Amino acid sequence: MSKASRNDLVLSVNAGSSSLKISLYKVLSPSEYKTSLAGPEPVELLLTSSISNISSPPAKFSFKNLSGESTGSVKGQSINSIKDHSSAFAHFVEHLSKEADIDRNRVAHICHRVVHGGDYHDPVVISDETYHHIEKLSDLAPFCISDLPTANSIAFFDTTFHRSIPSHIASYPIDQSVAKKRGLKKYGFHGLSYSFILRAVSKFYERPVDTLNLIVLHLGSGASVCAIRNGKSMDTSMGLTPLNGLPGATRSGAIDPSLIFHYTNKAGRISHDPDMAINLHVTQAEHILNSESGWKSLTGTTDFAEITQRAGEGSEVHQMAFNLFVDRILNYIGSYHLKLEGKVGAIVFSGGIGERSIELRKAVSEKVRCLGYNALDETKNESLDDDKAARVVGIDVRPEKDSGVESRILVCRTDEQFEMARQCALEDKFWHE
Ligand SMILES: Nc1ncnc2c1ncn2[C@@H]1O[C@H](COP(=O)(O)OP(=O)(O)O)[C@@H](O)[C@H]1O
Ligand SMILES: CC(=O)OP(=O)(O)O
Ligand SMILES: [Mg+2]
Repeated sequence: MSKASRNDLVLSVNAGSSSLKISLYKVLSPSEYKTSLAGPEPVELLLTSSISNISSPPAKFSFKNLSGESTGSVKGQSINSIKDHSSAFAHFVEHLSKEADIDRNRVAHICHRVVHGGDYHDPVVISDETYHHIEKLSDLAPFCISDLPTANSIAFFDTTFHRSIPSHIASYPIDQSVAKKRGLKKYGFHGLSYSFILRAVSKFYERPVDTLNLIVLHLGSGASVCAIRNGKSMDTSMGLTPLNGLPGATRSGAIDPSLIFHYTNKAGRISHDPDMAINLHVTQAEHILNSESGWKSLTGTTDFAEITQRAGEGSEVHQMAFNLFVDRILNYIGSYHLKLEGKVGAIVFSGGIGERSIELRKAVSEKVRCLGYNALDETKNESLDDDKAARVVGIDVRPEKDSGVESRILVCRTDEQFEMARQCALEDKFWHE
């Protein structure tokens, strides 16, 4: 298959616990783009769609067409027929043909964000042979394959970016024969996001990726931090599973592991987790700590914007949740700053909360000043929403003698779907059989 043929579209699918983000890209031929550091990218966004509230219906469907090929946009429409990820995907495909007038046969590849890659590193074409290895992790793939039968499904892993973590950091201090047999080590997650952010910051600084040391905060419903040294992940806050590290919408994050046995005496029992995107059978312990903790358990809402607003209105529980998040974030910034020997190009905020919470960026930025970071430029911090066009924005006050690349505070609008489409477009083996 050649990139110049009619099968020139790539669809990126990012299934979250209760959301589905889908973007459609046109793959450009090498003559249409340059691969220079600051050059244009090999894919062009045609449309995006997001379906949220899948586990608490009615689901909300949004669709935005950006291409000149046709027009159309739907904003947050409630759709009763969407009950799960597969019906959400089917709704999207229907929309693709009807409203956007795009022939589904033009889709050459569907890129799936698979959270846990296990021992896989490189993207894998999902076939009968590989499917059983990742079936637990991408329940949606079979539906995509049946809805778009002419397209290949390719799994991209969140864990890949972290394979550079040194073994003394990735290992747990437990019996190593058990650890090896069962693969018990730190894998780390949000890797597609970190890859995207690293490249975006490299463009912003006009410096090669391998010269950058960064502390990146991916703060969404699931939240993690990554220490990047010379363009490679050296540590990250999530571990064997996404449960470790920072709290999230419904995750506890790091706790004393013994806590769960004091919380319930049924910790080891199998629980059917209705909230998971994928119907995995997990223990009660995992269900409680992944799905019944975090912001939901502290405040009753998973919406961090609401938590911040209520904290501002004087609610103590909301203020406690906000302060707790800042505290846990500082745990990682402090230790990663030290691991990077104080040579940090930037702290980068990203993810739904990092990109949108003025208050959280302000609270964290004030605390890191003692490490040599500049003061926050309040106007820039508050006007970020108006600056949608920029991928990376500096929100700190620039010193007079500006070294340009040290200790800055940045915000990056991350894009995991784009990262997959880009990697797919650049991988020759997917285009030449
Ligand atoms: N204005 C805002 N202020 C603070 N947090 C926000 C705001 N808007 C959205 N969020 C948070 O962003 C989260 C979604 O982030 P996102 O990165 O899309 O998450 P995920 O991909 O993990 O589902 C929501 O759960 C919400 O708490
Ligand atoms: C790994 C993880 O938490 O993913 P997400 O933030 O998309 O839920
Ligand atoms: Mg996410």
